[in-house]
Amino acid sequence: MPGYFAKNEQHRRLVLKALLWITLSGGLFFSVVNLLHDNWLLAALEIAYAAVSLYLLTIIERTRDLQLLTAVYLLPFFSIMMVALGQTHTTFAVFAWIQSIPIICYMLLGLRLGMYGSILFVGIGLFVFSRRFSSESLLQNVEIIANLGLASLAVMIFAHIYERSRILNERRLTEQATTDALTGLPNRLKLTEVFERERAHALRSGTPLALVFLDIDHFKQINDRFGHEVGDRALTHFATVLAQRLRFNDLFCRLGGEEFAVLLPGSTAGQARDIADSLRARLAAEPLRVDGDALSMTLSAGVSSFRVDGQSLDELMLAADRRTYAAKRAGRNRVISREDLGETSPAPG
Ligand SMILES: Nc1nc2c(ncn2[C@@H]2O[C@H](COP(=O)(O)OP(=O)(O)OP(=O)(O)O)[C@@H](O)[C@H]2O)c(=O)[nH]1
Repeated sequence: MPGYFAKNEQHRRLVLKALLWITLSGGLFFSVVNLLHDNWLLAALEIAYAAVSLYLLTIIERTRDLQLLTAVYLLPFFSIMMVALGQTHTTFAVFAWIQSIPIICYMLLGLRLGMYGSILFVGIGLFVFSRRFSSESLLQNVEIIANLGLASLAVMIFAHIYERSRILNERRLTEQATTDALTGLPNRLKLTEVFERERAHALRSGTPLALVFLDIDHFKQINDRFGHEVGDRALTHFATVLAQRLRFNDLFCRLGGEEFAVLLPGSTAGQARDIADSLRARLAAEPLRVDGDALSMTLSAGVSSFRVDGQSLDELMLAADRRTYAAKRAGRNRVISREDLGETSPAPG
């Protein structure tokens, strides 16, 4: 899930940075200890790994593929742990590092990869450990492995639960931040995000992309006449009626107040104009019921299209907003596009 990983990048970059500092200083310290024990293999591995950590610290801020960097880093990191565990000079205490594997895996690799990484390396760690530190008494061996195995399992379960609830909370917050609380429609922030994706697609595939700006006519009068609560109901009614007409791929959002927008991937300016006009007709045909009376609503809209009016969301919004204003001045309850104002298209290129 590259998109999901990108969202978590900053949080993971920080965790990886902390781990790099720990392995840099730990690597240097333990290489000296291992040299004093004449354990040249482990000392050489630790010095090499400290050097790798130092190098990664210099490139971590500018690396694009953090997930790849993390995987490339963790694989030898855990492998060195296993080698250390298997060495005759090392002590029982090395197992303490095995306990950190699930936390590191879940924090840096996410739920699925975190789980696979934890099971694999904790499993190997337990196996190497049981071969290395087995005693004469079978009961004692079983007791030690059961203790370490259960402790590792507990850390893994806690790390899994923690990462899962972190992901769910993050999704909930993202959802809240990109949704309009009154209508339940996506908001301007979501439009910016989706526009960037659709813009990239339109550039790659050469397909059209259009934007429609929608503004409810004389909305202030509804508030003034019926009160703010009916005004809110009118906004929700507007959102419901228009959403029914749109396709799954279209992004219908509330920009704020009584202003809305629809992003139409794959639609030309002409098609967007027809869609906007059918939205206008549908709204006019479906009044809001207020105490048994029908409250008619109309809208004014402006259409802009990618490439013709510009390449950025700001340029498309500006053009569509200008045409909506023209629709208001021309008497409201209408849709205005570039052609309606007699604006000429810019020369290609
Ligand atoms: N009930 C309600 N009113 C809102 C909300 N947000 C903005 N408004 C009101 O929307 C009204 C917008 O008024 P104007 O900008 O004058 O626009 P208008 O009355 O629709 O006039 P035209 O756009 O020129 O047709 C203001 O009275 C705002 O207070 C909201 O969330 N709920």
